[in-house]
Amino acid sequence: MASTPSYKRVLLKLSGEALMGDKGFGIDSAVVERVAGEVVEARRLGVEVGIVVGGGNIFRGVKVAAEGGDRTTGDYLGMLATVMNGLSIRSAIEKLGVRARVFSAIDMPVVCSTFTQRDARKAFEDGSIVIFVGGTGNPFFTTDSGAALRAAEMGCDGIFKGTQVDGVYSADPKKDPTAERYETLSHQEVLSRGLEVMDAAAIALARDNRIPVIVFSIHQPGAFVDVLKGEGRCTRIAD
Ligand SMILES: Nc1ncnc2c1ncn2[C@@H]1O[C@H](COP(=O)(O)OP(=O)(O)O)[C@@H](O)[C@H]1O
Ligand SMILES: O=c1ccn([C@@H]2O[C@H](COP(=O)(O)OP(=O)(O)O)[C@@H](O)[C@H]2O)c(=O)[nH]1
Repeated sequence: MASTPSYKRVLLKLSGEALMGDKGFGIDSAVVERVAGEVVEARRLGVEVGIVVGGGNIFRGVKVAAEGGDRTTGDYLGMLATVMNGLSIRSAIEKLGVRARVFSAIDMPVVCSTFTQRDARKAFEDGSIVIFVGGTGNPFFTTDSGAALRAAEMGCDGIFKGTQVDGVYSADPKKDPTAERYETLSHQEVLSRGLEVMDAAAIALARDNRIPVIVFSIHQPGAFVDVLKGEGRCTRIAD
């Protein structure tokens, strides 16, 4: 087992819901501070870290649609929610003395930088933690797809999905207590078995760009750095 990370540049996908901690809604600053500390630790180990953050702790477009509202408006609200999360992660990282930049898929220059591949790549090269918000900038997508897209654009060598569960299971472990966890899977197996830990568009994009996806629990303190070192509990999806 390796004790120093072999990854050069990774994309951490942070579930929006994970950021609310036990609060049931919104942002729990204790969770954000802990996660920021782990990202900074990874950076100090020499890994360049980009973050795509979700928005499910504040808003989800599908929920609006299920209640009879307009899906596209709901999705834009969801994308705006990711901006709020990204700004709070930036503050927490900067408090630890590390530079962080926020790039949004939706132009809002007073609040943060507009995403361009060139500027974001430069931010990595300057040693910043790079936070991507606004998902893909399009309704009917998810931040998982945003994570796969940014990972491909930034030349990341891994997507680390920090989620509610500690890996990919044979069925949703929150609904089926008999579900079994996989250590490894191929992208194609995730798709053909209909395993729903990440949406199919995101898995297909990662497969086509040969980017491994590592699924781990963001609730487990220290797990991000452990899985970067190849030591933690996770499922590795790679061909
Ligand atoms: N086969 C599966 N293996 C692991 N988790 C699964 C599976 N199917 C569904 N899930 C669910 O996928 C979710 C992924 O977490 P997260 O990314 O936070 O969800 P979301 O994208 O809905 O916010 C987990 O909460 C888990 O219960
Ligand atoms: O490219 C994107 C990314 C996100 N969203 C919207 O933003 C919400 C929050 O993102 P997501 O559900 O992926 O966040 P997470 O599950 O990680 O908290 C989604 O429900 C969508 O409504 C979107 O429309 N396009």
